[in-house]
Amino acid sequence: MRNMIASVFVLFAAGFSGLANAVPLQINNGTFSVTTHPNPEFVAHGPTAMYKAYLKYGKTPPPALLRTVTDYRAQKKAKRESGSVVTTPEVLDQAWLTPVQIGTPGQTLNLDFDSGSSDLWVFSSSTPASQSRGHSVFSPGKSSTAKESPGYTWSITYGDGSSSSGTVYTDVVDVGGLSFPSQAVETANRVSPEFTQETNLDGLLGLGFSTINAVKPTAQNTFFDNIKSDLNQPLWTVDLKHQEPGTYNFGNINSSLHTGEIHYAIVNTRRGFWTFTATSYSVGGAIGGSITGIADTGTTLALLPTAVAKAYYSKVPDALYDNSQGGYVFPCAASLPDFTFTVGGGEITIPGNYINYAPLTPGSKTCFGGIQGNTGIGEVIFGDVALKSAFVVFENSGDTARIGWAKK
Ligand SMILES: CSc1ccc(CNCCO)cc1
Repeated sequence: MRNMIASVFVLFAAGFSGLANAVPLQINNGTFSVTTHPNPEFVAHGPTAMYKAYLKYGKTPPPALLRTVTDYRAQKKAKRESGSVVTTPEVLDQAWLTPVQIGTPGQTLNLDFDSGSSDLWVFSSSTPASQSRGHSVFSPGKSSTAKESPGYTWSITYGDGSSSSGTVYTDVVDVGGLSFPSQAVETANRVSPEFTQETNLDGLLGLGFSTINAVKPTAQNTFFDNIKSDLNQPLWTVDLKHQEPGTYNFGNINSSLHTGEIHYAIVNTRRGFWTFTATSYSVGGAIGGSITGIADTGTTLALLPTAVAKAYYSKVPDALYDNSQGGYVFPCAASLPDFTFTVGGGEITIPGNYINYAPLTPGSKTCFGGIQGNTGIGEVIFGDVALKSAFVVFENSGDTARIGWAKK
């Protein structure tokens, strides 16, 4: 036995000195030596050492006060790993707005979370009153943690022609309890009339890829890119609902929000969007080919290839393309077929009634379609009409990005 060479794993229990070593060692003739090193991660903390001694030897449990100071340390170390926030639709599901706290003390603004762009910009104390009337604004002067980014500017024009521009601060941004201390907050010095008229919308929170952030001279990270490394999983999910509130989650998949399996497709991030391919679509049983487009929470309708829109409305009696309205219209009494697309091997169905988007004007008997052709848009866009038909996962692990779609 004595001459036996055995390798023994010797564990020095983590103790006062915080040393924790597990080292294989050789025993020759019953003697051995082992070197040990201080744990570089260890942060000395007397109360914690006392707390551990009570746990190890104490005849009585640790005093409550000692426990709180130790628990506090444990909490401080544990990162906030997921967050959830309710998002509320505007009239006709034109957009969904989500409360976000900015600055210290927190100033709450309702932002349009937009996976089709990558800037967090807000109405601000620098936006002329004629343009910000009716809006909540961010006032950096009232935030003790706001820091101006001198010389940084931004200017954006969106696909619908709306626009805004201004300067840049960094400040604390909190979404559903997830907080990033130095988020680029782009304050508007001007906004176009389309934004002024959306009086419940106080700005946008971009969830596209940071590569297309508009800040000059240096592009800034989106909120998601900033918090991603703190999250349980590098993803966010959206559950928009037809004419009722939904949720955005960051860092976890809440399985109660979907019924079917999540089917994933690879995302091509080259143009800064969540670009994916639906391998086929069907309308009233007729099967069509693949559709490549972007998943865009900031666009209301589904703007599909013109051939697909044409194929869809060929199944709607009395539907026609009305140049004066810029899209397909039909009698509001029409019962519209579902639109089904296959992504990642799973089928998602946009119910026909979601595609009966709205009367041309209140009370009109002619309605405008929730599916339209993308002529002149430049992108194929799976907007809110498509997204609210599913539970959608936007995952970016760093080297690959994926989008997952599930029934709900
Ligand atoms: C005027 S309300 C408005 C809301 C969002 C946007 C950006 N969405 C398009 C790109 O996703 C533009 C205008």
